[in-house]
Amino acid sequence: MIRVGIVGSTGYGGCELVRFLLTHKEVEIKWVSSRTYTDQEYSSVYASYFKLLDQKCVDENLENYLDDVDVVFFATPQGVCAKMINQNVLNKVKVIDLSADYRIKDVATYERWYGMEHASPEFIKEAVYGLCEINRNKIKQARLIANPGCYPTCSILSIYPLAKAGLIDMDTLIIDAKSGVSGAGRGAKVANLYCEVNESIKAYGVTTHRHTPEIEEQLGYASKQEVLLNFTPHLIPMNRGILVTAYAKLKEGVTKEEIEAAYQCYDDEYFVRVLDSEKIPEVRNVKASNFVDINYKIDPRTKRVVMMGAMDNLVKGAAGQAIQNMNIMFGLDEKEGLLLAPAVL
Ligand SMILES: NC(=O)C1=CN([C@@H]2O[C@H](COP(=O)(O)OP(=O)(O)OC[C@H]3O[C@@H](n4cnc5c(N)ncnc54)[C@H](OP(=O)(O)O)[C@@H]3O)[C@@H](O)[C@H]2O)C=CC1
Ligand SMILES: CC(=O)N[C@@H](CCC(=O)OP(=O)(O)O)C(=O)O
Repeated sequence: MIRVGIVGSTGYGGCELVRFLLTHKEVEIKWVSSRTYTDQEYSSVYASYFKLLDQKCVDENLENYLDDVDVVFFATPQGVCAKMINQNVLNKVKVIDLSADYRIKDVATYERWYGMEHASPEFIKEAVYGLCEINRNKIKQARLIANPGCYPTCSILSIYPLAKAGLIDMDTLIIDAKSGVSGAGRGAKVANLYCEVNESIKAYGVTTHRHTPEIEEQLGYASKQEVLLNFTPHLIPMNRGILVTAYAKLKEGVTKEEIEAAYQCYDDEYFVRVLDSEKIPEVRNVKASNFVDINYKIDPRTKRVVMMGAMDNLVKGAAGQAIQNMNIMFGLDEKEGLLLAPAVL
């Protein structure tokens, strides 16, 4: 059995880790930690877990609990994992960080976009960006995983086949993305109150959202600073789900067959579902599951391609992908613990 500990277990990402890990045949949840609910039963925080996970939350003194586990998930805000890990931690356990602390290779870029000093930049180089479908081989060897952001996961998986095959002009790429409110976490914020988000839709982080450099880095923009991405997220009144609609100009002479062939890179990927021709990705079809639904449409009038993706921000966008990473790291079936079907309602 793989022994698991979860730091930040009482947030939405942590709670989703618990939900999936409880069904995982090879995992034992050894401890869940919390600053706020130390010594309180997990099911007193989330009543849904009554009779499912009745253990008490431990405090956040990680070093006291390292010997009990093989892997630690950090479902904590930006900066926490970077402060809590050190060489001793990494020598003892594998670490999967759901935050952005190790996603961006250039520390100055991280510090600029996140507005904080990085507490352990010495580990950035060895961290593997845990986008399973693309970095599987590196993930197998890793002891520190930077689990990708929710918008980046959906955006990159939707666009990557065409970017990698060089079929689109990257300087024309525009990503329009939408997220449910759980993307902002469980912490109380006025902007996320029911009356602030219900019956409304708004863009936010326009031209400044911190997922922009992450997507740029993974889509290969980093080396050509003159070509940059426009990424605009929107907050929409639903609990969970991400929808990405991305637009780019096709390179001269690119054919429909070349585009089709590029998306075949996902043929053997269980969790990436490239839909049949006219079907449009929809968030409810992936709700609470680890699937990403993807499709594209060529506009012969504008010679642009529209790339579409739908995903659950808390699952493939966070906890599900983190468990998929764990499965790869420990040589398990990648699907283990992740086979919950989408919730239809
Ligand atoms: N929500 C989403 O859709 C996604 C989230 N992420 C990332 O995953 C991480 C967790 O997100 P999410 O679960 O939504 O966030 P939440 O705010 O819901 O939960 C974070 C939890 O971390 C704990 N925590 C807060 N501050 C600290 C601290 N200083 N030290 C230790 N623990 C702390 C809190 O629990 P307690 O007080 O009990 O300790 C809190 O419940 C974040 O980095 C987020 O950016 C990534 C992709 C998608
Ligand atoms: C709706 C909402 O607020 N979403 C969050 C994204 C959450 C997320 O993916 O967090 P990471 O930064 O760890 O990737 C946001 O825009 O900041």
